[in-house]
Amino acid sequence: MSLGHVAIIGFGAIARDLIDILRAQDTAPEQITVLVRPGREVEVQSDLGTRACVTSEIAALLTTRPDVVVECAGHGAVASFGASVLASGTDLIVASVGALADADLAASLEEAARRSGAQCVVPSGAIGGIDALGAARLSGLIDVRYTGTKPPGAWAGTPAEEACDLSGLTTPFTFFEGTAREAAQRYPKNANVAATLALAGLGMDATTVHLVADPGATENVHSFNVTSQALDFSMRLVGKPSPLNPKTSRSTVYSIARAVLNRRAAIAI
Ligand SMILES: NC(=O)C1=CN([C@@H]2O[C@H](COP(=O)(O)OP(=O)(O)OC[C@H]3O[C@@H](n4cnc5c(N)ncnc54)[C@H](OP(=O)(O)O)[C@@H]3O)[C@@H](O)[C@H]2O)C=CC1
Ligand SMILES: O=C([O-])CC(=O)C(=O)O
Repeated sequence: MSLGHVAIIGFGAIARDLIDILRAQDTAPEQITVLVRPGREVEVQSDLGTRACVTSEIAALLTTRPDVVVECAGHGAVASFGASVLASGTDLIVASVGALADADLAASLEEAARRSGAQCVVPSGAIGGIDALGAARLSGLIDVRYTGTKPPGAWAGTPAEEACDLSGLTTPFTFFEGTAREAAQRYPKNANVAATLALAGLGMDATTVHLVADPGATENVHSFNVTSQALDFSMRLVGKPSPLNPKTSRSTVYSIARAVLNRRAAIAI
């Protein structure tokens, strides 16, 4: 069965790969629409050719009744469009999970989804183990600790630059220790996974986060430890950086694609 009409917000590293991955499936969407910023329609449409339609109007997009909207644009896009998508009765898959660290925004998404019956879906993104964490939560979680380590260049343009000289580092440097809420809000392009762990686990304020710039690293390493009443486990995921955006691990788009594909899978796993 076809994936129907898939709408994608953003046209960056994740969105570009997502279009190619979905189009390569047996169940490829009949239609893909990409929402871009006003003024970018012509350029992006010419890049996409016949692979997808482009719009910059969320209202116009929603009147075409997409089966699902996939946000791959950033926290601002979740804030601008998330509630309208859900209020229209359309399911929303969010890459920029850290936007939910804003409690008012999270409440508005939840309210819109409850009223319309649509779902806001959080894929595991660059990490994994969310199934085990969510199950362990039901038994009673005791502690969840996450450490995100990336090469210094992946932290360029973030507050890490104020904590250290990124280009002069010779050993790994932990520039942030705090909660998942603080991490997601201060590092919106790098710490969405901390918010994902928090949502599945102990919450934004009780999930402990360390962020590290490592001059010896070439990959994005996500490590976390979970202690619960039923299960203790540790995971270490080594993500290859996206060639289009070193802040983003390539695993992210495959997790999002899986969330889209599972919507129409006869056996969803
Ligand atoms: N859950 C997870 O594990 C992960 C989540 N992420 C999230 O995914 C987001 C996207 O990642 P990635 O694709 O690598 O980022 P990119 O920077 O490569 O692409 C983002 C794209 O979205 C566009 N965009 C931003 N805001 C809007 C808007 N309001 N309306 C329309 N388009 C918009 C940007 O356009 P322009 O260039 O004009 O701003 C750009 O084309 C990240 O910002 C992060 O929040 C990323 C990695 C992992
Ligand atoms: O892609 C990654 O490695 C993780 C990331 O950027 C994020 O969580 O925002």
